[in-house]
Amino acid sequence: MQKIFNTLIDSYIDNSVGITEGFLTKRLAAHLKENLALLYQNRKMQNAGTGNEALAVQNKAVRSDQIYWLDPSHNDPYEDEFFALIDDFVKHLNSTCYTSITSYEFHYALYEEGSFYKKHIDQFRNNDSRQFSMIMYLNESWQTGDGGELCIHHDTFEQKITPLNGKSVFFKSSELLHEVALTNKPRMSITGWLKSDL
Ligand SMILES: O=C(O)CCC(=O)C(=O)O
Ligand SMILES: [Fe+2]
Repeated sequence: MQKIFNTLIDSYIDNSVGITEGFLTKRLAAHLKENLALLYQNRKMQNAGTGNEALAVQNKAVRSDQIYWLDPSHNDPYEDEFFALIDDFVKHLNSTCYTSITSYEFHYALYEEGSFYKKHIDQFRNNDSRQFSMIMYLNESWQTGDGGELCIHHDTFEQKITPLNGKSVFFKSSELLHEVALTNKPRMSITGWLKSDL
């Protein structure tokens, strides 16, 4: 696993955006995708970023994905396996890069056909605890024309990342402006943040 952790970290250091295959094993990715599909079917997912009615309307113009937070209290074996993996990654990151990550949060995300997430930065204005953003894609196939790319706006160029199964992305939450292009088919992922609560 250390090799995959290092690929993610090294590509982050070189390109500001770390990308690796195989962070989630195929088996774990398939189980998490199954969890997501069930949550969606059972209408357990919520519109992202909603707090009250007025805010919901406002937010819908910015993002139209649906989310569900992973939580140890679910006692779901695959969420537990996921958290154990993130614990290992955080330990590795803290010991090799002198980061001081103390916690994290992750949610399932589903973008229905026609959904998007407009240009944004992941760190909140009134709370800077989010240090690193991580996204793991759960989509078996993705063709040109399906849309739904993660577009990262670097100073001098735009980087487009297709949300293909097995791909994990890692970048600094306070810096990179990014957006999810309108997707032409359902798009599934797990997204989260490594946090420093010091
Ligand atoms: O799903 C993605 O590619 C990015 C999602 C994102 O930017 C977010 O949830 O903050
Ligand atoms: Fe984001």
